[in-house]
Amino acid sequence: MIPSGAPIVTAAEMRAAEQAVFASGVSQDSLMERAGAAVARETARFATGRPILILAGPGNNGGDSYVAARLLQNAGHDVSLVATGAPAPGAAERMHALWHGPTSSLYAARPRPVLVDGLFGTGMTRPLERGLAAVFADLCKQAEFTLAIDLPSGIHADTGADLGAPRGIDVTLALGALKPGHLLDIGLERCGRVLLADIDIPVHTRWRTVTRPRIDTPGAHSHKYSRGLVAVIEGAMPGAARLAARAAMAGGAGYVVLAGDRPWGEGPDALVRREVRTAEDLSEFLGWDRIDAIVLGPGLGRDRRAEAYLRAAFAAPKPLILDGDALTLLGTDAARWLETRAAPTWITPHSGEFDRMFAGVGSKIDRTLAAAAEARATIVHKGADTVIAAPKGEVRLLAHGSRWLSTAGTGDVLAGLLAAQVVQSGKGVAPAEAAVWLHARAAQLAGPALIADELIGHIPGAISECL
Ligand SMILES: NC(=O)C1=CN([C@@H]2O[C@H](COP(=O)(O)OP(=O)(O)OC[C@H]3O[C@@H](n4cnc5c(N)ncnc54)[C@H](O)[C@@H]3O)[C@@H](O)[C@H]2O)[C@@H](O)CC1
Ligand SMILES: Nc1ncnc2c1ncn2[C@@H]1O[C@H](COP(=O)(O)OP(=O)(O)O)[C@@H](O)[C@H]1O
Ligand SMILES: [K+]
Repeated sequence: MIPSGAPIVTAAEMRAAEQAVFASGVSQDSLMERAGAAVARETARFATGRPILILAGPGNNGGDSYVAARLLQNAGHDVSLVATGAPAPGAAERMHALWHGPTSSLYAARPRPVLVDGLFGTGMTRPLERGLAAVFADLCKQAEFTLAIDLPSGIHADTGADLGAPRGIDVTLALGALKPGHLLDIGLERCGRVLLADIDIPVHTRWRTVTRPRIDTPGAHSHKYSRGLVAVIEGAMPGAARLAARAAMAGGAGYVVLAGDRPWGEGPDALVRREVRTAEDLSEFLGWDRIDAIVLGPGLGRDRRAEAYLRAAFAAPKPLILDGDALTLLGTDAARWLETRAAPTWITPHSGEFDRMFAGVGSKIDRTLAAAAEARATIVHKGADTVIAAPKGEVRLLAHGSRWLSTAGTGDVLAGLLAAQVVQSGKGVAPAEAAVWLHARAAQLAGPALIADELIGHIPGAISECL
């Protein structure tokens, strides 16, 4: 289970943090002993006496393997080791010299019930050689339990990109801190369970996993307006706006208004309707000073009226949450438009919408951060590997999403939930982090085969865990 609020560092930041530890007087060997001891401890816990095969690569990830192999053997485990090349000069070479157990080459390796992957960690920069990847994948397949040291070999530490990583890793033991590769892209599905080993390397970063928010029970003097008024704008597909409006209510907003021109169907009766037929109507409505946040985009459509609604919402000096069609309408002009807003803006694109708005290179974190800075907006870049980024460099990564969220309308729910957090907890990353946490937790509570309507019903349950 990935700890919430855990720091996330790039490979370069991790190396810098290690250098600072060395500069403080800790030797490279003793840091490697710490890392190897953590690997040995976790491996022993899961091996429960079964024979262990350890793969050691040429770098420091291999160095950790040699330490773990020695400690496990000393503790009475049946350990054999595969070395894929001569260890690099330095600590890895010295740890290799201390290993006196059975060693074979990769191509002569026999599968064993427990496999430890110490081929490559944060030094992984290019795809695994094909022959090596095939043997590694086969050893994983035949093992009953596989643990990866720091990262699965074949996952890029900074991007989570697939460089030939096998399927079937059960546990990845992140050393010192999480890396983006544990949470992004293919890395998210290939790491198995991620455990974090504290090996006493201080890291300083503004990147963390999403944390459970603390939510206050309304005070004695609270009233519907003090708890925040959310205005949701309806468009061509009214169901989407209704989902957002209902999610804003369930998310704790004091008052939710659905503005549009559709006939009113079934409840909820607590949802207030406001008739809006034209952009002029909308501008007049958005001038109401009780409004604390506006949601525009779910089911908006992309016709001329939708464009006019977008302009009206942009002109309103209120916190604005833009989703769905509003983002598609912004298109490649998104940054230019967004950076003109004086009031805070949050946008919640999925990857398709994001790619239509922003160019950019690098990992999902790099691209989302660059877009946030350019657009001067907080971005919730959705997906299994949801990334939240703010203009000043704050980043949050979701570590407990539910795959069952991949169904229509759950993004509309997130937009409404975000508006409810905006009116209650203010600026920047905090409301986005709270909304993403609650959304993911509600999905877990809703369980398999959830539909967006039912997800809303579990938001209060998720909130009750935050009081
Ligand atoms: N410096 C230390 O004492 C510590 C290091 N640690 C371990 O050290 C790891 C990082 O070690 P390194 O920087 O030596 O890097 P790795 O051991 O991850 O990789 C070794 C070298 O392999 C080469 N390489 C990359 N991709 C390759 C490929 N596809 N095929 C063949 N060779 C390839 C690279 O030149 C790289 O430097 C961490 O992941 C962690 O396991 C941690 O235990 C903390 C302590
Ligand atoms: N495979 C997945 N695993 C976890 N969460 C997912 C996955 N696919 C989508 N989600 C989440 O589900 C929601 C879908 O939003 P979106 O794509 O906007 O759908 P819609 O527009 O139909 O509401 C987002 O919160 C997203 O992060
Ligand atoms: K590894």
